[in-house]
Formats: sequence, C-alpha cells, structure tokens
Amino acid sequence: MSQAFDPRQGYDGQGRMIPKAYDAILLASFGGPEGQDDVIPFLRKVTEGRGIPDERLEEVAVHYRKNGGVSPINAQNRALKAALEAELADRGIDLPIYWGNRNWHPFVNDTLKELAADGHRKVLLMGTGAYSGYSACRQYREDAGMGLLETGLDGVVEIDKLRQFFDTPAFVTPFVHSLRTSLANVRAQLAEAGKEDGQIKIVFVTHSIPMADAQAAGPEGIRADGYENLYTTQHQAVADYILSQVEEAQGLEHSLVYQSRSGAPHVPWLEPDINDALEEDAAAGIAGVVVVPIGFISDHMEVMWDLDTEARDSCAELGLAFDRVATPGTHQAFITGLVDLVEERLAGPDGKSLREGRTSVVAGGPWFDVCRPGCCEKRALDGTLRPTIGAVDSEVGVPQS
Ligand SMILES: CC1=C(CCC(=O)O)c2cc3nc(cc4[nH]c(cc5[nH]c(cc1n2)c(C)c5CCC(=O)O)c(CCC(=O)O)c4C)C(CCC(=O)O)=C3C
Ligand SMILES: [Fe+2]
Repeated sequence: MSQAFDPRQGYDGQGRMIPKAYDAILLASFGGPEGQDDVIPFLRKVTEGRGIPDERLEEVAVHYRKNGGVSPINAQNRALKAALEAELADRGIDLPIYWGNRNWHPFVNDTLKELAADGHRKVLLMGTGAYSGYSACRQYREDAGMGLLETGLDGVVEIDKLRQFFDTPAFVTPFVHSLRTSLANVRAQLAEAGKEDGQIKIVFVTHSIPMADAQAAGPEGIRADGYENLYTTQHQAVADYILSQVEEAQGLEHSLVYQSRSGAPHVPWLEPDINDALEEDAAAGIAGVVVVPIGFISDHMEVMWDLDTEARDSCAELGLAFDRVATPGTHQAFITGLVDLVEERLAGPDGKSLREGRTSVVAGGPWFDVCRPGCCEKRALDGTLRPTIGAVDSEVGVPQS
C-alpha cells in the first residue's frame, strides 16, 4: 500500500499528527533559580549570546534576590506536573511525565537522557507557552531538537509536540472565572473609597517580544494575511473570548498592553508598556483596573514582579484601584483541558485517537499539531537555523524509517 502520509512525520497534511502510542510526556518549561547562588548563572543562560547588557542583568537579578534568589516557577511546574499525573491516573492513562527546562535544572538534555534510560522512545512534548512565537513555541522545539543531537539520542527517541493551546477551553476558562472575581474585588475597592461610579478598565497584558519576532510568528502562509502580527492577533482573540464570557465585563473599556521588555533600547519591541498605559488610563479618568495576564500560565516572576510589584505600584501612585487576575496555574479546567489535548494525540488500543477532533473556542484555533514551513523562524547569530522537532521541516526527533 502507498503511504497516505509522510512516514517520517505521521502527518496527515492538514496540520494534524496521526495518533501515536506515546510512552512519555516531556513537560518543557523555562526554568528559574532556586537560591541566591543560582541567580546570575541562570540569567547568563537565559541571555546567552543575545547581547543583553550587564546593567539589565543586574536589574533583573534584583527581582529574584528580593525573593530569596528563588523563582516561583519551578514549584509551579512541579505542582502542574503532579496535577497532570493525577488527572492521567484518574482516566486510567499510563503515561509518565518528565520535566525539563531551557534555562535551569532539571535541564532538558538531562531529562532526555533519563527518559531514554527508562526505556521511553515516543515522547509528546508539552511546552508551557500558549501562543505562537519564537520564545513561546519554536524555542521549545529547538530545545528538544538540539537536545536530541547533543545527547546522541536522535534516531533513538522520537519527539512530537502538543499544539499551542491559546485557543483552548483549558487555557481560557480559568481566566474567565478569575476575571469575575477580580472585577468584584475592584468594585469593592472603589466602593470603599466612595467611588462607586468610577470607571473600571480591563487591561489584558502579555510578554512584550521584539517586533521582528512578532512579525515572524506563525507559518509563512498565514503571517502576511493583513494581520498586525500573529502573536498580537492571537492575544486579541483570547481577550475578546474572555470578555464575551463575562457579563459583568460588558460595556467596560479594555486594552491589550505589554510587559517585561528587555534587550537593547534601539530594537523595537511590542508596545505600549503596561506602566505607560496605566498613566494614560489614569489621565483619561479611569478609576480602577483589572489586569489580566493572558501571556502566562502561572504566577511566576514576570507576574510577581512586573505586575504585582511594578504595575501595582504604578496604580498606587496614580490613584487607580488594582486587582490582578489569577493565571491558570493548577485550575482544574486547565488540568482537564490539557489532558484532553494529550488524548487528542494519543492512540488507544485500536490505534484510534482517544479523543476525536480538535477542541477550540477562540478565533484562530485550533492550532496545528505540526508546525508548518518556516513557523516562527529565527536565525542564530551565525545566520543558521537551529535544529527543531515538531515541524514539517524538522529533521530530528522523527523516526528513522
Ligand atoms: C514570549 C515569552 C514568554 C512566554 C512563553 C513561555 O512561558 O515560555 C516568556 C516567559 C518567561 N520569561 C521568563 C524570564 C525571562 N525572560 C527573559 C527574556 C525574554 N523573554 C522573552 C519572551 C518570553 N518569555 C524574550 C523575547 C526575552 C528576551 C530575549 C531572551 O533573552 O530570550 C529574561 C532575561 C532577562 C530580561 O528580562 O532581560 C528572563 C529572566 C520566565 C521565568 C520567570 C521566572 O523565573 O519565574 C518565563 C516563564
Ligand atoms: Fe521571558
């Protein structure tokens, strides 16, 4: 019989991966320091070869230093892993989860060696980035692609990647619930201050990225189609969906702004910065803001510092009431939804997927299981493209047929 799909990819030509009998999940994340001595080595690793000035490193180090040199992100990923394991066990799915990071222990390469030594050969990578873009998607594919080559496991371990999940009920449902809570909190703050009639604005916020990365987000074919850029467009779609689900939000002003800009000042990044935007909101007569951090899945340092410290301080100075919506974390809807995504990809005993179709509630989804040509392309400083897994043009991480 002729092959209905590329045997290397198990790819159906519609952006979907043929279901497979995966034998492990690799939870891939950013990583963070776990003590004062880790902070500078961690930051050097994050900014390796990217020309982030030392002053900026020292500035960022302070955020971690004030928290004992510890980022909350590792504890949050351990909790996420445990919650996913419990949900898989509840469904009778025997699929171990391994955890590996880009920038701190446990490093992806060490995790790859461990899971291979445990006998695993078909791995489904779950990255902690929800959207398209280099940092949130392609860089996780590179981490795995380079990891396979560096550990000599290419051709031994096969790695596919779960689709980006910005559009899924898993990701957006927790924000819908938490937005209701935060709106009530800001209303209560205003009432206490005798400003019952004060205008509330909903400020959606995500990680700023270089304009060039934003313009390269997504596959070649979709990028040009009249969008501002796909990274921003996906965030706007998520914001619109969340607003549509919260009755108390109807009629309120809202915006999409950016946080945590780094890099050289002359390089353009997505704007406006949240702190500048808050100043304008206050000047325009807004009385309180609800900040919705739709760029992240957990309350890690970028949330703790840039929002709960800096943006909160900005609001205090400007006389704005403030509340920050919780990120998905281990919200049950997030956990069950992520395991639903695993089921979409996992072959049952009959070889068929445990869950037919691809669930999606936000415009622009469902995203591809397999990244299309040129997706979120970014060249290394030497002009080459790094090896990746999980794309139609990946050359590593696929079975040797
Ligand atoms: C899109 C995106 C996500 C979301 C997707 C995802 O979650 O993957 C994300 C997550 C995170 N970013 C984080 C921390 C940092 N990001 C930096 C630097 C950068 N991020 C970028 C983008 C993103 N970043 C970019 C384009 C840069 C500059 C270039 C570079 O250097 O790559 C720097 C360098 C220092 C500085 O800020 O200048 C740090 C310390 C942490 C950990 C927090 C903790 O420790 O709790 C997390 C989860
Ligand atoms: Fe970042």
